[in-house]
Amino acid sequence: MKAIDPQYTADSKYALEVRNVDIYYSAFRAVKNCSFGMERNKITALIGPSGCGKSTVLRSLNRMNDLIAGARTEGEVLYRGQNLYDPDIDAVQVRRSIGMVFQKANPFPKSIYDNIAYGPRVNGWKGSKAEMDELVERALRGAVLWDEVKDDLKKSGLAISGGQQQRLCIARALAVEPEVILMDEPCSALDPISTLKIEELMFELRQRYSIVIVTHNMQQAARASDNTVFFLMDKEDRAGQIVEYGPTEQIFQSPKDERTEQYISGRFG
Ligand SMILES: Nc1ncnc2c1ncn2[C@@H]1O[C@H](COP(=O)(O)OP(=O)(O)OP(=O)(O)O)[C@@H](O)[C@H]1O
Repeated sequence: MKAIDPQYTADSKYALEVRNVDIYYSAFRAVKNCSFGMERNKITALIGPSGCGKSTVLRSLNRMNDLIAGARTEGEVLYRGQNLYDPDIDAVQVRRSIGMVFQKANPFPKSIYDNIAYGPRVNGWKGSKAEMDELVERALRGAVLWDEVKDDLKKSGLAISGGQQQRLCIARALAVEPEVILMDEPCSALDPISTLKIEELMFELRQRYSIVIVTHNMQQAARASDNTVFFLMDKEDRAGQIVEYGPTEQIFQSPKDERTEQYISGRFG
């Protein structure tokens, strides 16, 4: 297995770049002709109506689709100068560098502390207990959860609020020190206050990580992303494709394609 080069110094402005990607579920082509770049230290939002392939594209960015029987990706996803789909790339290592947070918070049925420590331990953590304590604190601080749970680290990760659970999942993703964080509708199960907290957190995280988020929520995409990619399903073959992408402000204020304008003004989808 080829390791992703840790010494690679990127000259690309993109943390990840999708080139001519088609994604199939068995014989069905769910996404076609997809090409776009995700800028470093920016938040890229993937938007579009239900079924247009946003989650499928997101999962292709860290080879999560490999876990779905029958799923196949054609084309290139470039990360650190390498195509993640080259046959000799280790998908497990890819998922370590490109972490993921899901729609529904999914803490392990373990203590808050062990939720965070889990990833580093699985990766062969060799440090001391004090160093692990530091790592746990750093990850929880990174996810702006530390102050709320610092006296309850032994409490179950399932015994905190939904918004806190989602931040715990973000902290868990941070603990393995990824470079990119993928978020699949991370706020869809949260109340407006918890949603705002996650959005504020995304702005904080952007300083150190590159973020890609799938969202159904137009306001969220408009206020909480730097760049936006708009997908739509081709009526003929039902494959999702990109209609338009660019800086979020431009997509929302002066879209070039009429279909984008219709979608963001709520006229379909
Ligand atoms: N595991 C799967 N097996 C087969 N087909 C799938 C699978 N997951 C998604 N699809 C199909 O791929 C297409 C794109 O689905 P996807 O979930 O990526 O869209 P989406 O834009 O994220 O939708 P939503 O906003 O509803 O989550 C749809 O036609 C869907 O039915």
